[in-house]
Formats: sequence, C-alpha cells, structure tokens
Amino acid sequence: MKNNEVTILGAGLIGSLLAIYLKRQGLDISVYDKRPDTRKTKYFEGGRSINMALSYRGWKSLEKVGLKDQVLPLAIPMYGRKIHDEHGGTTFIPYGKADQAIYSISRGKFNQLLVEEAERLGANMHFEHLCQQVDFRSGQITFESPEGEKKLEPQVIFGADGAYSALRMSMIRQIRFNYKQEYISHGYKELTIPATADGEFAMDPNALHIWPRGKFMLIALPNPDKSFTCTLFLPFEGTKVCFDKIQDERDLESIFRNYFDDAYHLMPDLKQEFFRNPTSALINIECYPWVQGNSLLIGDASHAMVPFYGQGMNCGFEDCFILNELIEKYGDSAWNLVFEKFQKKRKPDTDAICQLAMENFIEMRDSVADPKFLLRKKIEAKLYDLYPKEWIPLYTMVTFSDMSYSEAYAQGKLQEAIMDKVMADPLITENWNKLDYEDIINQMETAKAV
Ligand SMILES: NC(=O)C1=CN([C@@H]2O[C@H](COP(=O)(O)OP(=O)(O)OC[C@H]3O[C@@H](n4cnc5c(N)ncnc54)[C@H](OP(=O)(O)O)[C@@H]3O)[C@@H](O)[C@H]2O)C=CC1
Ligand SMILES: Nc1ccccc1C(=O)C[C@H](N)C(=O)O
Repeated sequence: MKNNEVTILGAGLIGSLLAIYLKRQGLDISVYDKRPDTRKTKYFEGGRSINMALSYRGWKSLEKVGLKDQVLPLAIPMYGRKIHDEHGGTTFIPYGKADQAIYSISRGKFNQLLVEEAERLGANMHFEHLCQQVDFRSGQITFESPEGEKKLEPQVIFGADGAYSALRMSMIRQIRFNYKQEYISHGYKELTIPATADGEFAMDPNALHIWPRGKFMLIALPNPDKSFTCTLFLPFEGTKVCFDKIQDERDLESIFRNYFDDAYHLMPDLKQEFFRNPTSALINIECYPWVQGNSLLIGDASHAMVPFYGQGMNCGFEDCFILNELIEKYGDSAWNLVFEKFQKKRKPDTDAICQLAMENFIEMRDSVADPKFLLRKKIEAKLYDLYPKEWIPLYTMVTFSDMSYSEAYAQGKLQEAIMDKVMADPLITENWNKLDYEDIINQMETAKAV
C-alpha cells in the first residue's frame, strides 16, 4: 500500500540519527532493523566490536539535534596515542593541541540512546524486520518479520543498513550501478583488558594505546567501566605472525609474550576470548550512484571504510547533517533534487576518507614506531603554531575540523610532499628547531597556487 511515510532501513548509529533529524523536520518516519530490540532482549554483539572515536564532525552532528550532553557521559577523551614498544616502554604522541581529544565510545549503549531519542520524537521503530529486497519499479520493499512476509510502499526509502546493505544489493541489479569492494589482507579480533582488582583502569585511560609491530598491531580504547576494548589486527595468512599460525594456546602465548608482553600481563581472559571470539574481516566499499528512484544510500551502505582513521561513524553522522541542510534549503517535497545534490557533494569526500582510512593503517601499525615520525609531527605542530591558517596538520583537518574530506586530502598531500623534502635532510634531528619555517610556508603557498 502506498503511504506518505519515509522509511529508513537500519537502526544502527546512522539510521537512528537520521530518524532523529527527519523527525525534527516533522516527517512521518518508520525505521526497520533486522536485529531484535537490544533494549528488551540481551543481544550478544558477537565479540566483534571495535570501539569508535567520536570527533569534531560527529559531535557537531549530535549537537545540532541537542544530544551532545547526553552522549558525553558515555565517552572518554583520548588526547593522543600511547605507543608501546617491544620492551614495555611507552611514548605519548598528542593528536593535536593540548585540549584536543577524540572520544572513545562503544556502540551498544550509544546506539540505544539514539534509538530512544528517535522513538521519543515519534519515529516508529520496528525490530526483527529483515529487508529482503526493494523493487524500484513498484517502489515496494519486502520484509521478513516474526509475523511473516510484509510488503510496504513508502514515499521515500533510506538505506542505512550498513556495509552489507540490502537496498544496495537491489540497486546492483539495476543498470549502470558502479560498485567496488575490497577485503584487506588483515582481519581483527576483539579482546579485553579488564579493570584491575581494585577497580581501576589498568593503563592511562586518556590515550589510544597502540602496540605497532610493522605488519600488525594491537590497540586498546578505554570504556566507562574502566576496562579497555582491545583489537588485534593481523594478516589472515602468509606471514610469520598471522591468524592462521595461531592454532592453540601455546602459539598464542608465544606471540603475545614476544610482541605484546606488557599487554599480555593485563589480559587474564586472553586465551578464552581469543578462541571464542570470531576473526572478522575488514572491507572497503565504494559505489555510485547512491540514488535509485525514491531511494538513497547513506552511511556504511554507501561508503564502508576500514576503521583505521576512526571516521566511519563521524562520516556517517556528517552525512545526516549535510542531508538535513539540503532538506532545509530545498524543502522536503523536493526529494529528487535533495538526493541529487547530496550524492554529488558527498561522493568525492567519502572517496577521500576511504582512502585516508587505508593509509592510516600503515601510520598506526608502522610509522608511529619510528622516531623520525615523532619529529615530523613536532615540526608540523610548530608550523601550525606559527602559521595556523597556512599549515594545518592533516590529522587536525580530518579530526578537529569540518573542512571537506576531499579538501583535507588534497592539502594533506601537498604538505606531505613538502615534509618529505624537509625530512630528507640528514641533519634534521639536530636542526629541527632552527629550520626556516617561513620558507616551508612559502613552498606550501607555491604548491597550492600550481
Ligand atoms: N564498532 C563496531 O563494531 C561497528 C561500528 N560501526 C560504525 O558505525 C558506522 C555507521 O554504521 P551504519 O551505517 O549505521 O551501519 P551499521 O552496520 O552500524 O548499521 C546498520 C544496521 O542495519 C541492520 N541491517 C543490515 N542489513 C539489514 C537488512 N537487510 N534489513 C534490516 N536491517 C538491516 C544492521 O544489522 P546487523 O549489524 O545485524 O547486520 C544494523 O543494525 C560505521 O562506519 C562504523 O564506524 C558499524 C558496525 C560495527
Ligand atoms: N577508533 C579506531 C578503531 C580502530 C582503529 C583505529 C581507530 C582510531 O580511532 C584511530 C585514531 N584516529 C588514530 O589515528 O590514532
């Protein structure tokens, strides 16, 4: 049956925030998710969750709908990376200026908060509804639900149903839909560092901990219950240290004692968790167009990225913010125009952040262990101090600003080329304080003008 409803597929972080934005526009919203309602049933996430890092774009999108203060208690500020070397030593590398942080947050409670707010504003939430397909000719969606098969014909459909989107699958069957997916060679495993016996954090809670080991790494992000969610990233196969080579507890112990000894002593449940939790894959998805008839893909459904920049959620939230601005500008009866403007504006930006996320893996697992990387960061921080308009470090543009991702990417590449030249000086370690900073800025201005 045709109706005036707007239907959102997926009640994940993006689907729920989108429902909040659209309810505030006064629209009639129904959200359908294949999962059970996690507020009513104990739902096991499957031991495959990675903590997210909320940053400027995410906070800005939450603030716009009045949610920042409610979310803050769920989040822990991390002011920089704490690098753990193989001998148990640590180095701190700040993310930005002293008061700039990214915020560790886990998906469960945060998602519930967004679902509750959407419902409070009047969105109709339907759980255990698996979207099977969308027929673009009739505009009909088919769901499988506990009451059996259901068919709906909403006015507008948003696919916020994640990396394995059913809406996108239906679009793929249409003509001229470009689609690219890539599984990277590494997978991940969720592990835990629990609170200590006296109920404290086992490590500094205000940092993102990294054990960079070249081709692989372990990371840990803090939780409000004083535990850390750790994620081990290893190649699936083919290297000395890979998931394939960890067949039993002895293999596991030997790898942890060799490479992550300080963490090993903080992980009493390592063996159970390692063999119980699944090894999950990491995928990058780019596709276009995002619009088909009355339907639009948004969030991971249109641009699933690897997690290494901590931008997947922030980018999806920014999608909602930008879409909302377009609705405010063109009205909620001009969906075709809004969707067209949205995909044209957003696609270069999501391509840029997908690429940056891939590149940040190499930085996290390898570069951060190199003393020259630290020096490079120091020089860039000084340039930023001296010339705050002319030189903004890439990490700052992506994480602490809302400059478009594509602009940040382009500017970042110019800066990278100039810094490569600066760092090539064999005497750089002794010279760095006496560098001709003005000349570096002039090089940047020339590069921008070309
Ligand atoms: N920390 C983590 O472990 C995770 C983090 N994220 C973060 O969230 C960000 C945004 O994710 P978002 O775009 O909201 O996607 P999500 O994957 O978080 O949410 C999509 C929602 O739609 C559900 N769904 C999937 N297929 C269907 C279907 N056919 N019918 C109905 N519902 C369906 C999913 O259930 P189901 O999940 O059961 O498939 C999920 O609840 C990501 O970029 C990432 O940063 C996302 C996933 C995991
Ligand atoms: N949340 C994550 C999950 C997995 C991997 C990385 C992150 C990060 O946030 C990385 C951070 N932005 C960094 O650059 O140090």
